[in-house]
Amino acid sequence: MGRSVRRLLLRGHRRCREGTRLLQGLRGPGVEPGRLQHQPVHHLQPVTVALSGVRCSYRLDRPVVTIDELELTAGPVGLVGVNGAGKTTLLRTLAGARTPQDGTVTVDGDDLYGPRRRRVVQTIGYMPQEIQFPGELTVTQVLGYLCWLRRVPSRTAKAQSAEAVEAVGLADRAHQQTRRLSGGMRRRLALAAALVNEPRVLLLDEPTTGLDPEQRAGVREIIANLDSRCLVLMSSHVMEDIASVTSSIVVLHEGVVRYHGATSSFVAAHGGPNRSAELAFLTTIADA
Ligand SMILES: Nc1ncnc2c1ncn2[C@@H]1O[C@H](COP(=O)(O)OP(=O)(O)OP(=O)(O)O)[C@@H](O)[C@H]1O
Repeated sequence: MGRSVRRLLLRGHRRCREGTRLLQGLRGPGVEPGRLQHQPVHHLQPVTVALSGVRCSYRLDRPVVTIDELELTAGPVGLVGVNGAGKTTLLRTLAGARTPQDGTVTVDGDDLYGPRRRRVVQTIGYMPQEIQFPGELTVTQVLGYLCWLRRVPSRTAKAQSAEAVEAVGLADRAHQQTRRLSGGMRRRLALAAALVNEPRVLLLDEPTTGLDPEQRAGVREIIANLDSRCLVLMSSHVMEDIASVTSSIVVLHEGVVRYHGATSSFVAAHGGPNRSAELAFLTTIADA
Protein backbone atom coordinates (compact mmCIF):
# COMPACT_ATOMS: atom_id res chain seq x y z
CA MET A 1 0.00 0.00 0.00
CA GLY A 2 2.90 2.35 0.75
CA ARG A 3 3.98 2.42 -2.89
CA SER A 4 0.51 3.07 -4.22
CA VAL A 5 -0.04 5.89 -1.77
CA ARG A 6 3.24 7.47 -2.88
CA ARG A 7 1.92 7.29 -6.44
CA LEU A 8 -1.29 9.02 -5.45
CA LEU A 9 0.69 11.78 -3.80
CA LEU A 10 2.90 12.10 -6.85
CA ARG A 11 -0.23 12.32 -8.93
CA GLY A 12 -1.12 15.58 -7.16
CA HIS A 13 2.23 17.07 -8.15
CA ARG A 14 1.91 15.75 -11.69
CA ARG A 15 -1.57 17.26 -11.99
CA CYS A 16 -0.15 20.61 -10.96
CA ARG A 17 2.60 20.31 -13.59
CA GLU A 18 0.05 19.34 -16.24
CA GLY A 19 -2.13 22.29 -15.29
CA THR A 20 0.80 24.67 -15.61
CA ARG A 21 1.81 23.19 -18.96
CA LEU A 22 -1.73 23.40 -20.29
CA LEU A 23 -2.03 26.97 -19.07
CA GLN A 24 0.98 27.77 -21.20
CA GLY A 25 -0.96 26.40 -24.15
CA LEU A 26 1.45 23.51 -24.75
CA ARG A 27 -1.10 20.82 -25.34
CA GLY A 28 -0.03 17.22 -25.70
CA PRO A 29 -1.34 14.74 -28.29
CA GLY A 30 -4.88 13.53 -27.73
CA VAL A 31 -5.98 16.56 -25.72
CA GLU A 32 -9.04 18.19 -27.25
CA PRO A 33 -8.68 21.94 -27.76
CA GLY A 34 -11.91 22.56 -25.80
CA ARG A 35 -10.34 21.16 -22.63
CA LEU A 36 -7.57 23.73 -22.62
CA GLN A 37 -9.82 26.64 -21.85
CA HIS A 38 -11.42 25.03 -18.84
CA GLN A 39 -9.42 22.42 -16.99
CA PRO A 40 -6.12 24.08 -16.08
CA VAL A 41 -7.49 26.85 -13.87
CA HIS A 42 -9.64 24.36 -11.96
CA HIS A 43 -6.76 21.97 -11.51
CA LEU A 44 -4.81 24.57 -9.58
CA GLN A 45 -7.56 25.48 -7.11
CA PRO A 46 -9.20 23.56 -4.26
CA VAL A 47 -12.64 22.50 -5.44
CA THR A 48 -15.95 23.78 -4.06
CA VAL A 49 -19.32 22.10 -4.47
CA ALA A 50 -22.40 24.19 -3.63
CA LEU A 51 -26.04 23.21 -3.31
CA SER A 52 -28.83 25.76 -3.33
CA GLY A 53 -32.55 25.10 -2.87
CA VAL A 54 -32.12 21.42 -3.70
CA ARG A 55 -35.16 19.14 -3.48
CA CYS A 56 -34.96 15.49 -4.51
CA SER A 57 -38.07 13.32 -4.68
CA TYR A 58 -39.02 9.90 -5.92
CA ARG A 59 -42.67 10.89 -5.56
CA LEU A 60 -43.54 14.49 -6.32
CA ASP A 61 -45.39 15.11 -3.06
CA ARG A 62 -42.61 13.83 -0.80
CA PRO A 63 -39.04 15.16 -1.07
CA VAL A 64 -36.46 12.84 0.49
CA VAL A 65 -33.67 15.44 0.37
CA THR A 66 -34.25 19.13 1.12
CA ILE A 67 -31.14 21.30 1.30
CA ASP A 68 -31.48 25.08 1.24
CA GLU A 69 -27.78 25.96 1.21
CA LEU A 70 -24.72 23.74 1.62
CA GLU A 71 -21.15 24.43 0.56
CA LEU A 72 -18.57 21.66 0.61
CA THR A 73 -14.93 22.59 0.21
CA ALA A 74 -11.88 20.49 -0.59
CA GLY A 75 -10.88 17.80 1.88
CA PRO A 76 -12.44 14.60 3.21
CA VAL A 77 -16.03 15.10 4.40
CA GLY A 78 -18.12 12.46 6.19
CA LEU A 79 -21.81 11.92 5.41
CA VAL A 80 -23.81 10.18 8.13
CA GLY A 81 -27.41 9.49 8.99
CA VAL A 82 -29.67 6.55 9.76
CA ASN A 83 -30.99 4.21 7.06
CA GLY A 84 -33.23 6.13 4.70
CA ALA A 85 -31.87 9.56 5.74
CA GLY A 86 -31.15 10.40 2.09
CA LYS A 87 -27.38 9.84 1.84
CA THR A 88 -27.46 7.75 -1.33
CA THR A 89 -29.97 10.09 -2.96
CA LEU A 90 -27.73 13.07 -2.15
CA LEU A 91 -24.59 11.32 -3.43
CA ARG A 92 -26.33 10.32 -6.68
CA THR A 93 -27.51 13.90 -7.13
CA LEU A 94 -23.96 15.21 -6.58
CA ALA A 95 -22.64 12.62 -9.05
CA GLY A 96 -24.83 14.03 -11.82
CA ALA A 97 -26.81 10.78 -11.91
CA ARG A 98 -30.12 12.09 -10.61
CA THR A 99 -31.55 15.48 -11.57
CA PRO A 100 -33.03 17.25 -8.53
CA GLN A 101 -36.66 18.36 -8.78
CA ASP A 102 -35.60 21.85 -7.68
CA GLY A 103 -32.43 23.81 -7.06
CA THR A 104 -28.89 23.86 -8.34
CA VAL A 105 -25.69 21.97 -7.72
CA THR A 106 -22.49 23.65 -8.84
CA VAL A 107 -18.89 22.48 -9.01
CA ASP A 108 -16.59 25.50 -8.91
CA GLY A 109 -19.52 27.60 -10.09
CA ASP A 110 -20.39 25.33 -13.03
CA ASP A 111 -23.95 24.03 -12.94
CA LEU A 112 -23.79 20.23 -12.72
CA TYR A 113 -27.15 19.99 -14.49
CA GLY A 114 -26.54 22.89 -16.87
CA PRO A 115 -25.15 23.09 -20.42
CA ARG A 116 -21.63 22.08 -19.31
CA ARG A 117 -22.93 19.02 -17.51
CA ARG A 118 -20.90 16.52 -19.50
CA ARG A 119 -17.65 18.30 -18.77
CA VAL A 120 -18.44 18.80 -15.09
CA VAL A 121 -19.35 15.13 -14.66
CA GLN A 122 -15.92 14.18 -16.00
CA THR A 123 -14.35 15.77 -12.92
CA ILE A 124 -16.39 13.57 -10.57
CA GLY A 125 -15.73 10.02 -9.39
CA TYR A 126 -18.59 8.07 -7.86
CA MET A 127 -18.49 4.77 -6.03
CA PRO A 128 -22.08 3.58 -5.58
CA GLN A 129 -23.20 1.28 -2.80
CA GLU A 130 -23.88 -1.49 -5.30
CA ILE A 131 -22.34 -1.90 -8.69
CA GLN A 132 -22.41 -4.64 -11.31
CA PHE A 133 -19.53 -5.11 -13.73
CA PRO A 134 -19.81 -7.10 -16.94
CA GLY A 135 -18.56 -10.49 -15.74
CA GLU A 136 -16.64 -11.38 -18.89
CA LEU A 137 -14.46 -8.24 -18.80
CA THR A 138 -11.18 -8.19 -16.89
CA VAL A 139 -10.36 -5.63 -14.23
CA THR A 140 -8.11 -3.75 -16.68
CA GLN A 141 -10.74 -3.84 -19.44
CA VAL A 142 -13.40 -2.41 -17.11
CA LEU A 143 -11.13 0.49 -16.15
CA GLY A 144 -10.07 1.04 -19.76
CA TYR A 145 -13.69 1.26 -20.80
CA LEU A 146 -14.45 3.74 -18.00
CA CYS A 147 -11.48 5.87 -19.08
CA TRP A 148 -12.90 5.94 -22.58
CA LEU A 149 -16.38 6.86 -21.28
CA ARG A 150 -14.95 9.69 -19.19
CA ARG A 151 -12.74 10.92 -22.03
CA VAL A 152 -9.46 10.32 -20.25
CA PRO A 153 -6.80 11.09 -22.89
CA SER A 154 -5.61 7.83 -24.45
CA ARG A 155 -1.96 8.73 -23.74
CA THR A 156 -2.60 8.57 -19.99
CA ALA A 157 -5.49 6.10 -19.70
CA LYS A 158 -3.31 3.00 -19.38
CA ALA A 159 -1.12 4.49 -16.66
CA GLN A 160 -4.13 5.84 -14.76
CA SER A 161 -5.84 2.42 -14.87
CA ALA A 162 -2.68 0.73 -13.59
CA GLU A 163 -2.32 3.28 -10.79
CA ALA A 164 -5.95 2.85 -9.71
CA VAL A 165 -5.63 -0.94 -9.72
CA GLU A 166 -2.48 -0.77 -7.64
CA ALA A 167 -3.93 1.81 -5.24
CA VAL A 168 -6.78 -0.54 -4.30
CA GLY A 169 -4.51 -3.60 -4.06
CA LEU A 170 -5.84 -5.43 -7.13
CA ALA A 171 -2.62 -5.45 -9.20
CA ASP A 172 -2.39 -9.25 -9.03
CA ARG A 173 -5.97 -9.50 -10.36
CA ALA A 174 -5.59 -6.98 -13.16
CA HIS A 175 -6.19 -9.59 -15.89
CA GLN A 176 -8.85 -11.56 -14.08
CA GLN A 177 -12.48 -11.52 -15.24
CA THR A 178 -14.65 -9.57 -12.81
CA ARG A 179 -16.99 -12.55 -12.38
CA ARG A 180 -14.14 -14.32 -10.59
CA LEU A 181 -13.62 -11.57 -8.02
CA SER A 182 -14.88 -11.88 -4.45
CA GLY A 183 -17.44 -9.37 -3.11
CA GLY A 184 -14.71 -7.39 -1.32
CA MET A 185 -12.56 -7.32 -4.46
CA ARG A 186 -15.52 -6.04 -6.47
CA ARG A 187 -15.92 -3.24 -3.93
CA ARG A 188 -12.26 -2.37 -4.39
CA LEU A 189 -12.69 -2.40 -8.16
CA ALA A 190 -15.62 0.00 -7.69
CA LEU A 191 -13.27 2.30 -5.78
CA ALA A 192 -10.65 2.01 -8.53
CA ALA A 193 -13.39 2.86 -11.06
CA ALA A 194 -14.19 6.02 -9.08
CA LEU A 195 -10.51 6.98 -8.90
CA VAL A 196 -9.45 6.18 -12.46
CA ASN A 197 -10.26 9.57 -14.01
CA GLU A 198 -8.35 11.34 -11.20
CA PRO A 199 -11.51 13.11 -10.04
CA ARG A 200 -11.61 16.43 -8.26
CA VAL A 201 -14.80 15.39 -6.50
CA LEU A 202 -14.84 11.83 -5.16
CA LEU A 203 -18.18 10.51 -3.89
CA LEU A 204 -18.04 7.27 -1.92
CA ASP A 205 -21.18 5.47 -0.77
CA GLU A 206 -20.12 3.28 2.16
CA PRO A 207 -16.74 2.46 0.62
CA THR A 208 -15.55 0.19 3.42
CA THR A 209 -18.63 -2.05 3.58
CA GLY A 210 -17.74 -5.69 2.96
CA LEU A 211 -13.99 -5.18 3.28
CA ASP A 212 -11.72 -7.00 5.72
CA PRO A 213 -9.92 -4.89 8.37
CA GLU A 214 -6.69 -4.61 6.37
CA GLN A 215 -8.52 -3.47 3.25
CA ARG A 216 -10.62 -1.01 5.25
CA ALA A 217 -7.42 0.51 6.57
CA GLY A 218 -6.12 0.60 3.00
CA VAL A 219 -9.19 2.51 1.78
CA ARG A 220 -8.85 4.98 4.66
CA GLU A 221 -5.20 5.47 3.74
CA ILE A 222 -6.04 6.13 0.09
CA ILE A 223 -8.62 8.76 1.05
CA ALA A 224 -6.32 10.39 3.59
CA ASN A 225 -3.55 10.72 1.00
CA LEU A 226 -5.55 12.11 -1.91
CA ASP A 227 -4.62 15.51 -3.30
CA SER A 228 -5.84 18.05 -0.73
CA ARG A 229 -7.49 20.11 -3.48
CA CYS A 230 -10.02 17.31 -4.05
CA LEU A 231 -13.32 16.98 -2.22
CA VAL A 232 -14.06 13.50 -0.90
CA LEU A 233 -17.59 12.98 0.38
CA MET A 234 -17.88 9.61 2.06
CA SER A 235 -20.97 8.05 3.60
CA SER A 236 -20.39 5.47 6.29
CA HIS A 237 -22.06 3.81 9.24
CA VAL A 238 -18.66 3.16 10.82
CA MET A 239 -17.68 5.92 13.24
CA GLU A 240 -14.05 4.79 13.23
CA ASP A 241 -13.81 5.39 9.47
CA ILE A 242 -15.48 8.79 9.71
CA ALA A 243 -13.39 9.87 12.71
CA SER A 244 -10.06 8.74 11.29
CA VAL A 245 -10.44 10.04 7.74
CA THR A 246 -12.66 13.11 7.59
CA SER A 247 -12.04 16.67 8.73
CA SER A 248 -15.66 17.77 8.52
CA ILE A 249 -18.98 16.00 8.64
CA VAL A 250 -22.53 16.40 7.34
CA VAL A 251 -25.31 14.80 9.36
CA LEU A 252 -28.54 14.15 7.44
CA HIS A 253 -31.89 13.47 9.05
CA GLU A 254 -34.95 12.92 6.87
CA GLY A 255 -33.09 14.56 4.04
CA VAL A 256 -32.28 17.73 5.97
CA VAL A 257 -28.77 18.77 7.09
CA ARG A 258 -28.80 18.77 10.90
CA TYR A 259 -25.08 19.35 11.43
CA HIS A 260 -22.23 20.52 9.22
CA GLY A 261 -18.98 21.19 10.97
CA ALA A 262 -15.70 19.82 12.22
CA THR A 263 -15.54 16.06 12.69
CA SER A 264 -13.38 16.50 15.77
CA SER A 265 -16.06 18.59 17.53
CA PHE A 266 -18.76 16.13 16.48
CA VAL A 267 -16.79 13.12 17.73
CA ALA A 268 -15.81 14.87 20.97
CA ALA A 269 -19.44 15.74 21.69
CA HIS A 270 -21.21 12.63 20.42
CA GLY A 271 -18.74 9.91 19.49
CA GLY A 272 -16.50 7.52 21.32
CA PRO A 273 -14.51 4.40 20.54
CA ASN A 274 -17.50 2.05 20.74
CA ARG A 275 -20.24 4.28 19.38
CA SER A 276 -21.70 3.84 15.95
CA ALA A 277 -22.19 6.79 13.65
CA GLU A 278 -25.95 6.27 14.08
CA LEU A 279 -25.75 6.55 17.84
CA ALA A 280 -23.68 9.72 17.59
CA PHE A 281 -26.15 11.00 15.05
CA LEU A 282 -29.16 10.29 17.28
CA THR A 283 -27.51 12.19 20.13
CA THR A 284 -27.05 15.14 17.77
CA ILE A 285 -30.71 15.11 16.87
CA ALA A 286 -31.73 14.90 20.52
CA ASP A 287 -29.53 17.93 21.31
CA ALA A 288 -30.80 20.00 18.40
N1 LIG B 1 -35.85 4.25 -6.10
C1 LIG B 1 -36.57 4.73 -5.08
N2 LIG B 1 -37.90 4.88 -5.20
C2 LIG B 1 -38.66 5.38 -4.19
N3 LIG B 1 -38.14 5.77 -3.00
C3 LIG B 1 -36.81 5.61 -2.82
C4 LIG B 1 -35.96 5.10 -3.84
N4 LIG B 1 -34.69 5.09 -3.39
C5 LIG B 1 -34.74 5.56 -2.13
N5 LIG B 1 -36.00 5.88 -1.80
C6 LIG B 1 -36.46 6.45 -0.53
O1 LIG B 1 -35.75 7.68 -0.33
C7 LIG B 1 -35.38 7.82 1.03
C8 LIG B 1 -33.87 8.02 1.12
O2 LIG B 1 -33.22 6.83 0.68
P1 LIG B 1 -31.64 6.74 0.53
O3 LIG B 1 -31.32 5.43 -0.11
O4 LIG B 1 -31.16 7.96 -0.13
O5 LIG B 1 -31.19 6.74 2.07
P2 LIG B 1 -29.79 6.35 2.73
O6 LIG B 1 -29.52 7.35 3.79
O7 LIG B 1 -28.74 6.19 1.69
O8 LIG B 1 -30.11 4.94 3.39
P3 LIG B 1 -29.12 3.71 3.72
O9 LIG B 1 -28.28 4.11 4.89
O10 LIG B 1 -30.09 2.61 4.07
O11 LIG B 1 -28.33 3.38 2.48
C9 LIG B 1 -35.90 6.58 1.76
O12 LIG B 1 -37.12 6.91 2.35
C10 LIG B 1 -36.10 5.58 0.66
O13 LIG B 1 -37.13 4.69 0.97
